[in-house]
Amino acid sequence: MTEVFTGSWQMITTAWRLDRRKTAVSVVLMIVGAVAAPLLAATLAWMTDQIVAGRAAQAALAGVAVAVLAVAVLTFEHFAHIFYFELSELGELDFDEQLVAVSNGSPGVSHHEQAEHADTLTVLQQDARQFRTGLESLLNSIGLALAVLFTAVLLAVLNPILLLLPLAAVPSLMTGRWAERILDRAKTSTAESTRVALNLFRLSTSAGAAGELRVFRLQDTLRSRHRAAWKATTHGLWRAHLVATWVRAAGQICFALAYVGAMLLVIREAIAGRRGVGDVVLVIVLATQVNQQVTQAVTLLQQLQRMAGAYRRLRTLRALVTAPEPVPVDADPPQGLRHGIELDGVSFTYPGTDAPVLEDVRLTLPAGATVAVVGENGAGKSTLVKLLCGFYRPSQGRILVDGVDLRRMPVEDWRLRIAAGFQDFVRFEFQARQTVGVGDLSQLSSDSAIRAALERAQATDVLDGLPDGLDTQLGKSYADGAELSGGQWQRLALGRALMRDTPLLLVLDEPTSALDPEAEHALFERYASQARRVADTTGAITVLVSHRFSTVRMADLIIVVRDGRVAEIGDHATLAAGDGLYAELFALQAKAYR
Ligand SMILES: Nc1ncnc2c1ncn2[C@@H]1O[C@H](COP(=O)(O)OP(=O)(O)OP(=O)(O)O)[C@@H](O)[C@H]1O
Repeated sequence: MTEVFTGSWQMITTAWRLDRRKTAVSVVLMIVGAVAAPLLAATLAWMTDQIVAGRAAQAALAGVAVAVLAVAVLTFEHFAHIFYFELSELGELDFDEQLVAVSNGSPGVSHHEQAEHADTLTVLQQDARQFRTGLESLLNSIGLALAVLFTAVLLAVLNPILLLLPLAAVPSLMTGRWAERILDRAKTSTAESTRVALNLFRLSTSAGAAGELRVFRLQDTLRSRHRAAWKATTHGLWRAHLVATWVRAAGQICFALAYVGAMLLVIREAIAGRRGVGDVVLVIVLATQVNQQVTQAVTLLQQLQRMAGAYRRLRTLRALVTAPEPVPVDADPPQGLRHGIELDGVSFTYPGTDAPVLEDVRLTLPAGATVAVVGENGAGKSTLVKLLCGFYRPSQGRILVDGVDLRRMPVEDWRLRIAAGFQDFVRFEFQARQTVGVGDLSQLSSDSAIRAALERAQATDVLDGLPDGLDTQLGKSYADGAELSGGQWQRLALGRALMRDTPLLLVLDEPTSALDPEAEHALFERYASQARRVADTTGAITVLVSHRFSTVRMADLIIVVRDGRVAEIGDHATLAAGDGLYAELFALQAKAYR
C-alpha cells in the first residue's frame, strides 16, 4: 500500500511539474464529476419529497439541480479527459526520458547485459505506455475517495446499518474475479487448439502453400482439421462462459439480497412515518452506486499498483546504475601517457554469474604501443576491452593509468580520452556528417575533421559514393535514405572511432570484421604508422582485437588470451618462433591461406 501511495505521489507531482494548470483543472473536474453522483441521489430524494409535499416551486428548483448534476456526472469526466490526455502524453515522454537517462547515464553497461536487469528495462519500456492509464486511475481514485465519503455520510444519516452495504458488494466482487480466472484458465487450456486452428487457417489461405496444397490434394484434410480444432476451442470457451455466468450471478444475488434488505429497512421506517419517500429514493440510487464504487475501487487499485511497480522498477534500476565507486573519485586522466596502462592482478566475473571470465591478469600496455589481443572465441578478449573502457570494474585487482587507479578518475572524463570501434557497431541512421561526427561531439560541425577521420579509416570512397556527400541521409528508415552495405557501414563506424585525434587509448575490437583480410591489413598498416607518429607526442595506446594474424603481426606487442588468462605475450617474431598457442594458430591460418 505504501508503494501505491509513493507511486501515486510521484505521478501527481510529475503531472504538476509538467503542467500545473492542466493538472489542477483535471483534478477539479474529476472530483466534481465523481462527487456529483451521490449528490444527484440526494437531490433526487429532495425533489421526490417536494413533489410528494406538493411544493411545486421547490420541486422545480430541485429538478433543475438534478439536471445540472446529471450533466456533471455524464460529462465532467470527458472534459477532464481533454486536459489530462495531453498531460499523460507529456508524462509518457517524461518517463521515457527518465528511462533513457537511467539506461545511458550510467558509467557501466551491466544493466544491459545481465538478463535480470535487461528484463527490468524491457518491462519498463512497456510500463511507460501505462502512464496514461495510471494518471487516469489516479484522478479517478481522488474523485472516487470523495464520492465514497459523501455516500457513506448520506447512508449513515439515513441509518448507520446501511454502512454495511459496501460489504455486501464484496461477494460480487470476489465472484467477478473468480469468473475472470475461470475464463483465463479456459483461454489457456484452449490456447493450443486456437493456435492450431489459426495456423491451419493461415496455411490454407497463404500464397506460399497454395502449390503444395493442390499437388497433395490437402485442402479437405486441412479444412476438417481446422473445423475440429475450432470446435474444440469454442466448446471449451462456451463451457467456461456458462460457469462464469453462474458464478457472477451468485455474487450479484448476494448483493441483491442486501439491496432488498436495505430497501425494506427504509420502507419500513417510511411506513412508520419516520422516513419520507425521498429517503426510499435515496437508498435505491445510493445502493446501486455503492456496488459500482467497490468494483471501481478494486480496478483502480490494480492499475495504481501497476504504475507504482513501474516507479519502483525505475528506482531500483537507477540505484543499480549509479552505485558509488568503492574508492574516492579524485583524479583526472593525464594529458598524455608516460608509462602506460597496467593491469595489476585483474580478475573479473560478470555480475549474476559464478565463473570468472578473467583471472589474475598481469600485464603492462606500454605508452605509445600498438597492442594486439588474440585468442580463441570466448577467451575473454572483449571483456578485457570492456574493463579498459570502464564499462565494468574489475572484481579483483586494479587497472592503473600511469600508476593511478582508473576507478579514481571520473568515468565520463576517462571516456573523453578514449576512442573505440566495436564489431557490433551502431548504424546511426543520421546524415553522413553526423553518423561519423558523433565520434567527437565537439567537432560535429567540422567537415574537415570528419573528412580527416574518414581518410584515417580509409573510408573516403564510401563518402564519394554518397549522392549528397556528407549531407546524405543514411538508412532504410527514411524514404530518401541511402542504404549502405555492411562493410560500408563498418567503415563509417571506424571513421567515427577515429574522430578523436588525441585519445589516450584507442580500442578497436574487431572493427573491420566485415572487410576482407587484405583491406583490413592495408588499413591497419597505414593506421599503425600514423598511430606511432601520434603516440610520440601523447603516448597513446592502441588496443586491437582481431582474429586475423596478417593484421595482428604488425602490432608492437601481442597478448594471447586463453581461458581468461594471459597465455603468451611478446612480438610476432618471438611468438611465432615459439611452440605456444600463437605459433599454432598462426601456422593454421597461414596454411589455410596457402
Ligand atoms: N554480459 C555477459 N554476462 C555473462 N557472461 C558473459 C557476458 N559477456 C561475455 N560473457 C562470457 O565471457 C566469456 C568471454 O567473452 P568475451 O566476449 O570476452 O570473449 P572473446 O574472447 O571476446 O570472444 P570472441 O572472440 O568470440 O569475441 C564468454 O564465455 C562469454 O560467454
